[in-house]
Amino acid sequence: MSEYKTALEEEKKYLERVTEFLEEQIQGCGIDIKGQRKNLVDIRREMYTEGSRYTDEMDRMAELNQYITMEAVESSQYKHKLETLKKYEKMIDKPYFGRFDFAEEGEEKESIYVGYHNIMNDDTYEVLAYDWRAPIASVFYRSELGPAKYIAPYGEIEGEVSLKRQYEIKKGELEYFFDCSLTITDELLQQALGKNTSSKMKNIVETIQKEQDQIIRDRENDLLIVQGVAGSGKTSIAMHRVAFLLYDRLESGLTHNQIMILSPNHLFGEYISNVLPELGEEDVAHFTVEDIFEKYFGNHLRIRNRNSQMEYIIGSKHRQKVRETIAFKGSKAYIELLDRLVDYCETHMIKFTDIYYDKEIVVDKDTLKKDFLDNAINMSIVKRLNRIERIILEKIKPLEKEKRKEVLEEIEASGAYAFEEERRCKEVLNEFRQEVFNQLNRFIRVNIFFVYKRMFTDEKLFNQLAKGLDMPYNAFQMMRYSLRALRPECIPYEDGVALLYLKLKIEGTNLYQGIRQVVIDEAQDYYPIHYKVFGELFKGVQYTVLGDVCQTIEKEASHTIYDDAIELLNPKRALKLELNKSYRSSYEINQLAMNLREDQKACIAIERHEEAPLMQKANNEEDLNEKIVNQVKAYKAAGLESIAILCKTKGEVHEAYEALKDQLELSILSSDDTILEKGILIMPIYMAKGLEYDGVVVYDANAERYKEAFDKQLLYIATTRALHRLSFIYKGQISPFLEEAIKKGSIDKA
Ligand SMILES: Nc1ncnc2c1ncn2[C@@H]1O[C@H](COP(=O)(O)OP(=O)(O)OP(=O)(O)O)[C@@H](O)[C@H]1O
Repeated sequence: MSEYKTALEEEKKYLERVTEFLEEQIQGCGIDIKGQRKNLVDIRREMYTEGSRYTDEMDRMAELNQYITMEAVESSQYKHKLETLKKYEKMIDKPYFGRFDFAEEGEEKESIYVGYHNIMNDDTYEVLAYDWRAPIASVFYRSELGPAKYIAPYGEIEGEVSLKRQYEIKKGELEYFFDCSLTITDELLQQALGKNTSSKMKNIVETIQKEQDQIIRDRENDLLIVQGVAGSGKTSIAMHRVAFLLYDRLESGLTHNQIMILSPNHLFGEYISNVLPELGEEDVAHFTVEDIFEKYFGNHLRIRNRNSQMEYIIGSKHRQKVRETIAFKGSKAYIELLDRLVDYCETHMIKFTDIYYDKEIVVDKDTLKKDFLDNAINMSIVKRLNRIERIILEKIKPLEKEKRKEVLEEIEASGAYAFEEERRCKEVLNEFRQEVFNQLNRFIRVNIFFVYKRMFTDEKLFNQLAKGLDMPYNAFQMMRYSLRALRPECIPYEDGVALLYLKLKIEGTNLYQGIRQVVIDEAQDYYPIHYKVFGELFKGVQYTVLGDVCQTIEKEASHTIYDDAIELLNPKRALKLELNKSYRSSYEINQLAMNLREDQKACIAIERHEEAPLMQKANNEEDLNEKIVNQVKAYKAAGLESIAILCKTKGEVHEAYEALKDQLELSILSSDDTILEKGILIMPIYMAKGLEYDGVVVYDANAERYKEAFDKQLLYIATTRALHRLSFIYKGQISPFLEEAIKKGSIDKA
């Protein structure tokens, strides 16, 4: 028998053993669950009957308390068993996917199998497979044959790897395995990457690459920044990192509701929502900046979402001006301006008045102001005002008491009926109290919108606040120009972020105080002011920030945003890593994409060859639509399942949809609430950011439409959405950026 066959037999036997064990466990779990469910029902029934036996409330409470504790313990065990059962049932098809043989220094060699979850015999403590997140499993992802080490909870373990093996197991059957000397071999990776994509992001546990694993398992840094080219796995890494952090919950105490993912939009949030459940973890909350705004402002102010900002930039005739204004309102100078506005609001905008209780002075305005400004413990403005309100209400209590006597005497003297005295007295006292509230309300409530708007309308104040700050020479004109759009019912996105910052500074917050881990994806889309807002919202948290500076639409590609994040979030330890290998697209698509990138960073493309991107000239509008239909049909015939037709603007999407809808089964994606589905989609490029499709057709990529520097960024984003096929169909001249990119040379291969 060949060496491979002998090993295959052994592996099959091992798989049989593990499968048998899992089957036993599943059976056992099923029996336990039945028993636990019965126990729970019994406890609840007894709780009801026993509870109703007692007439004394205290006795009943004591009895019920016992049952409540029992019920909580039993429910948590029941839930745990159900989860275990679910995990085992999932694993029976594929209990593990990899193995390495590891000899710890001075110890015997051991075969370590790596799978989605731990499989351990609780009686013998034998681990049949390790969870991919276990410390020892890091060797599988990071080490080649030879000396290796990993960090265990009790310190660093050194040893030697003598074998690395990967398995193809389907429905519990071992189809084949292969040994590799390096980290995860190309063979499995190529297989994974060659498949069609799905409407929801999938996990990459079996093929995590060494440099990705380093990010996933990082524990050292409070701020971990990852700059990675499109398709380098940033979002995948972010999700696997969350799963990794949750794995260690006994040690770290971290739970899924202490993690927050900041997504660029809801569509993206939905796209990634399957990964954690697939990895056996509860999904964690996804928020957009717009969601946070709504949490703080409710229905009082409404923010326009980022997609409308994108649309505004792309569609505006004064695009440069709009971009400059947005950049200014997100800048560090603007933050400083807002900080100064807060100071100004504190010292000048709160108009204290003397407070009277029925003509008798309770406290004069100077004393109020002095108390307010005496802020030894750094309380927010609103908290201090609330404190003043409480103090005043305390102060009027003795006055109210006196007044009550006086009023009662007057009512008695007026000869009112005895039963009416109390009611009338209350009415009179309420009037006096209301009068105090009226006086307080003149200065105690801060209208954030009004405070913010002052900067747009009061040039003198603006200049005073702006003194010495590094800002555009025409900053106030920018403010003036954008004043028209500043309406409470639809506030431009950039002003919304500024208002949020102002609110947090003026009111303070502890809404997110339970959060301990924050993941920020598509980090390039944020401005310094966003990071400042995050700093106000989350205290003492760890951040994972992932982005690609070349995928910004509204600003120039620049790495400074990462330095700003470090400066503004001010972590104890920060690390910035770069990922230059792209996994999503075929080599040919990647080549074009890299030639479109603004930064000339060396990028490595996975060598997965497919057809080169197609540039197709159309003679007129009709021909353009016909060529697009043919192209999409050809993609379908070639087996591609998800196809996107990408346009520049929403308006273009609607036009193209109308022209194509009778010939193709098209779904239009033009708002953030749309549900993701497979099939043929048509949408603006900016909405496809972060997502991926088997085939992409860029609608009318001509020189007229894609001619400015930022159009090049749009083309880069469009190009990098495609896994297998890409085509640009255009009327007239092709975009000069595409022409130039085709002419450029090839790129490095992985
Ligand atoms: N190690 C890997 N094994 C298998 N597939 C991978 C791996 N890393 C990334 N991929 C695949 O590459 C594609 C891109 O991944 P992902 O969306 O995480 O990249 P990204 O860097 O966030 O991209 P973008 O910047 O465009 O949003 C996905 O289909 C993902 O499954």
